[in-house]
Amino acid sequence: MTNTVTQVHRQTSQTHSSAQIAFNDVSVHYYTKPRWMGGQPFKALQQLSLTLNTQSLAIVGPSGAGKSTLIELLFGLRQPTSGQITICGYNVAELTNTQRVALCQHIQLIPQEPHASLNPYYTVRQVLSEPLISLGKSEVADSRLQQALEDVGLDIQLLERNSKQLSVGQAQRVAIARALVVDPCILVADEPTSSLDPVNRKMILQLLGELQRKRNMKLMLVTHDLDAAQQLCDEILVLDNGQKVEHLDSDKFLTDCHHHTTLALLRAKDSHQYTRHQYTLTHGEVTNAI
Ligand SMILES: Nc1ncnc2c1ncn2[C@@H]1O[C@H](COP(=O)(O)OP(=O)(O)OP(=O)(O)O)[C@@H](O)[C@H]1O
Repeated sequence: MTNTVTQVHRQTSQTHSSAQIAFNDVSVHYYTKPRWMGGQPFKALQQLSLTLNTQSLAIVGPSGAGKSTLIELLFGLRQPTSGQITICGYNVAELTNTQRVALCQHIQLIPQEPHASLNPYYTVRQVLSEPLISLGKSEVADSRLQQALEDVGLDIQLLERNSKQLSVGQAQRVAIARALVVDPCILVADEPTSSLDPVNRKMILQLLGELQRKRNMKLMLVTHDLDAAQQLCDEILVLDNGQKVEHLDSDKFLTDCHHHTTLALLRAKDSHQYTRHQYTLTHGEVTNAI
């Protein structure tokens, strides 16, 4: 790989609307036991191809579909068994550490469990400063931190609060502010409302939609929540058993979807009781074992 950090910056700093994620024929095989102990491979993702070309894409699927595996791949926490992942044209597997840090300026994660993702010994000021310091900024202007808090609807007095003293809703807003502070062009949200009560859930979804429009960011939303997917995203991709089973425009989703996984997700949407176990009972054994 000959690209320098400067080149990563140049390429990823074009316009926010040119930001792109592409999975090309990506498979991930897990081994529950080492191969020498007779461990058999399990296909968590199977030759998955997808692109984030529109402004927003939701990846939905039942438990065990491969959603977390997909996020781990995006952030370099796991390597694909085969296939290629590119972000803004750069092959994630080939980035040097320095290039990876530079790319973090452009793609940020909003986590599922806000409290688990915030250092409990840090104040909100430290939480928000950390990404900027990692990118080499020696001094972080107060105005930047205050702006990030205001953008997510929090009082700037929270800057001195310890992160473990935040409510779950406040902690999720701080996690969003931490993602925004580097002014990314792509946000990846991993079940961003799953730990929230209905009121906070509604407010956080509304906030994400507003921020995405205001900052012209692309959004990849990974979720069980079909309502959130339809509310926030232009396209919805349904994943099951590590495979893409349906990919539709959001506004045609209800009328055009036909795969049994999608229909099961729709049926379960109101009951919130959809589990892999129920799916297996309805549709037979899970079939990713190689
Ligand atoms: N480290 C691992 N070793 C073996 N199998 C794994 C490992 N991690 C995940 N898996 C399996 O891979 C499949 C996909 O898991 P993944 O966590 O990506 O699904 P998910 O869609 O995020 O599920 P959930 O919505 O329940 O979080 C599951 O069947 C899971 O049991």
